[in-house]
Amino acid sequence: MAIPFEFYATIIAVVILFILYVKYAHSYWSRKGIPYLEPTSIFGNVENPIMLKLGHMVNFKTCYDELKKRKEGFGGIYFVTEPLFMAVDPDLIKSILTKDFSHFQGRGFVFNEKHDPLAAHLLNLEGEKWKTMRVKVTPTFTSGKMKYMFQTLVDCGGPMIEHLSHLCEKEQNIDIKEIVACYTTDIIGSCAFGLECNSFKDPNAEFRSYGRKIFSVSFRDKLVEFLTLWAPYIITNFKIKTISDDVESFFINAVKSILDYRTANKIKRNDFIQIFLEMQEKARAEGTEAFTINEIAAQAFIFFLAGFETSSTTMTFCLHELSFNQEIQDKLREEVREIYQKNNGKLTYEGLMEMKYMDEVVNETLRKYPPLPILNRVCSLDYTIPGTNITLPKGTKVIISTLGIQRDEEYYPDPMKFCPERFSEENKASRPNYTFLPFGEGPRVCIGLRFGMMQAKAGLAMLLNNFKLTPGADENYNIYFDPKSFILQKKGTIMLKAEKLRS
Ligand code: HEM
Repeated sequence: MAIPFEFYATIIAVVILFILYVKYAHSYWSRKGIPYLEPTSIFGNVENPIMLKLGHMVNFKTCYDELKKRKEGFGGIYFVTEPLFMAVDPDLIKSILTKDFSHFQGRGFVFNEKHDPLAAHLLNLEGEKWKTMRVKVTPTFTSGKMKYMFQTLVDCGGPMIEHLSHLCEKEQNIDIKEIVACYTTDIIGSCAFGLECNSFKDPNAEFRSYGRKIFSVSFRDKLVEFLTLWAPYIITNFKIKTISDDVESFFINAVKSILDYRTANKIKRNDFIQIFLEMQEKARAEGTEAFTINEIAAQAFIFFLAGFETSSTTMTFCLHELSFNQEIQDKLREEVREIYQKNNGKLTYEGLMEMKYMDEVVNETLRKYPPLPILNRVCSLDYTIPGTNITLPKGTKVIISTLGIQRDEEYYPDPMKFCPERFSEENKASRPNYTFLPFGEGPRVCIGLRFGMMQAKAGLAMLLNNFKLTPGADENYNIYFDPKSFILQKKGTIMLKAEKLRS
């Protein structure tokens, strides 16, 4: 059967209309009179989102480098056809994140709260809902509470040291990423949910399995991420879940049964859930309700999600650098051991806070490898860029390339060199503000900053006190990032050799 002429004509018309649409979409920034980077394909300034080679985080760094080369303090780019405004100048970044926060309160992540209850967490919420939740949750992370949880961290470090001690007797090449992920999963399971996760004894323990599942990006996750950024109306109007059913039911049921068990048995634990429970009891005594079960589950879920992988990648990258930089490793071990000795061979909260070089080493790791390599905001009110007559309309998506800034040689000369001294008090004071943003800044700064730093430093102190680490066979110093991951991660594993040291 001959294919009718109308069929070909329709196809050609659709293709022409599509090309015209993309051309029109890609003229947004020139129509607005804002400096911009010319899109390089129909995917704008990023790669084909399905066949990623470098990953968007690296693509955004390239855009930052190009705008910087052109001496622009900001500029427009395109994520496919979506226009994104990239801030480059640290003063403008300060205005967006802090000074003019009232114009940039949200991140622009979309979800349907009724249909997708676990997604109604602090990272996603906006406006009044975010403000109220942030105020409620802030007491969870005071330094007093951190100090109180410190012993749990040390207790979770014991099985890690024991596991690595056995492993290094038998194996030359050790997957350090998996080991520290088990350590941070055990901590967050214990501190957020009051559960012993036992990831070292049972590698398929539920929390570790869910952790792996959430971070192994499936085709569905990629599609949802793409829709979130590109066609948010599809997510809200077609009620597409950003969190899959099994993850949702696992976390909501876990929280429900923990709450029921504790209320029935009047059990008190030293964890985040306890803090929610106490707020709930106080509110009930005053005749109100502090949180619903779904709200508690959503916050505990984000503590789990934001808490274990960020800290474990920080530790992994740090160990990678230390294994290739033995003199830094030795200097750090010397400090760790000195402070252990001062505290009768124990790791204490006060001792950890005293470790100045540890602070420099971890900060340098977070500089070179920021786990979240971009910050994003959405303009909630029209905004005139300070010192210009350019107005960004409400709804504009704003992006800040932390990876670009923290590898910018104007602020960090020889940026690929791992040099903890960059974070001495003197060197820190010589750099402009808002050029070190691994935890973000302003009212939406990471709420778990202290907790994340504390667990990473405690884990590193315990490892260095016990082991000398060197690169595994075939391990390269230069790292190729996993293009599919939205957290900065090495593609594949990081293999190290560990040698047990005498105490
Ligand atoms: C090394 C560890 C960590 C790093 C590098 C990190 C990084 C970040 C960054 C970059 C943001 C966005 C900030 C912004 O947009 O300005 C963020 C937000 C957040 N982080 Fe972390 N994080 C870490 C650990 C943690 C931990 C341990 C928790 C919880 C237990 C946590 C919970 C959160 C939450 C709830 C938010 C959203 C805050 C809000 O929007 O109000 N993070 N984190």
